[in-house]
Amino acid sequence: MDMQPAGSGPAKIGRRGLMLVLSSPSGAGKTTIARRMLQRNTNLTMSVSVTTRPMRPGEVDGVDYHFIDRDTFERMVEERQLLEHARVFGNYYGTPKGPVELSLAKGREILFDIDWQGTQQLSENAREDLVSIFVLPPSAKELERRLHARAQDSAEVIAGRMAKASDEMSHYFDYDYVIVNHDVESSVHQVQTILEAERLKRRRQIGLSDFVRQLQEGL
Ligand SMILES: Nc1ncnc2c1ncn2[C@@H]1O[C@H](COP(=O)(O)OP(=O)(O)OP(=O)(O)O)[C@@H](O)[C@H]1O
Ligand SMILES: Nc1nc2c(ncn2[C@@H]2O[C@H](COP(=O)(O)O)[C@@H](O)[C@H]2O)c(=O)[nH]1
Repeated sequence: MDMQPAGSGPAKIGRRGLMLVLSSPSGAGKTTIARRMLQRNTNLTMSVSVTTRPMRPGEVDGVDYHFIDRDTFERMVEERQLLEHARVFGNYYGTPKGPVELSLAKGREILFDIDWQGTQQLSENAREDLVSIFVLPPSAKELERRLHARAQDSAEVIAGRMAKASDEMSHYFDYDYVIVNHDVESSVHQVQTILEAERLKRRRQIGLSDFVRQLQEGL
């Protein structure tokens, strides 16, 4: 982070990177919100997970996920290449450690679309850097409508995800923030507001004490 040596000009305030997590029952809209946040925030990078689930129509390997087989997943777990991992809806998912560490070291902000199990694991290892948001659907009926409207999963997969929605939602309690995704525009605005407030947390502002000292010296 840019910091000026004493006496060489006004002290600058830098920012420590953070990890912004979105979780929700499947279909509530976190991927949609995440994409919009990435368009609005050039300092925000998406963490691309690995998964053993089959690719959906329109998904791109390396962009939406790194699609891998079970053996590769097991090897990554064994070699501790994953920051967190979980079995979700019968498939395996995990967050590659390398890109996250690289982004954080550069002071970037990282966006995660992961479930409550992954959030719990991240929070055990990086609580200070973590900001977690749980996204609720406006109603059960609307959740089911959205899963069908996405038109990317079979009726069986959708039924399985609806069956797990209640259990998933019970984890809202462990999150820093909860939003109800009525319409995308307002939800993106709410997530943006959270991000901007979290950036101003005292512990995330690097060089603040030098800045205040200079202010005091000028009095
Ligand atoms: N506020 C909203 N109003 C109406 N439709 C929405 C809204 N938010 C998202 N959708 C739609 O709902 C569907 C599911 O959204 P999305 O894929 O973002 O959910 P998700 O929470 O990421 O699901 P998953 O956990 O399965 O990845 C998509 O078709 C998306 O366009
Ligand atoms: N714990 C983790 N959960 C993850 C990760 N990547 C995605 N997910 C969650 O899985 C479900 C299903 O996602 P889908 O793309 O198959 O619909 C959803 O809740 C995601 O948030 C991960 O790396 N770790």
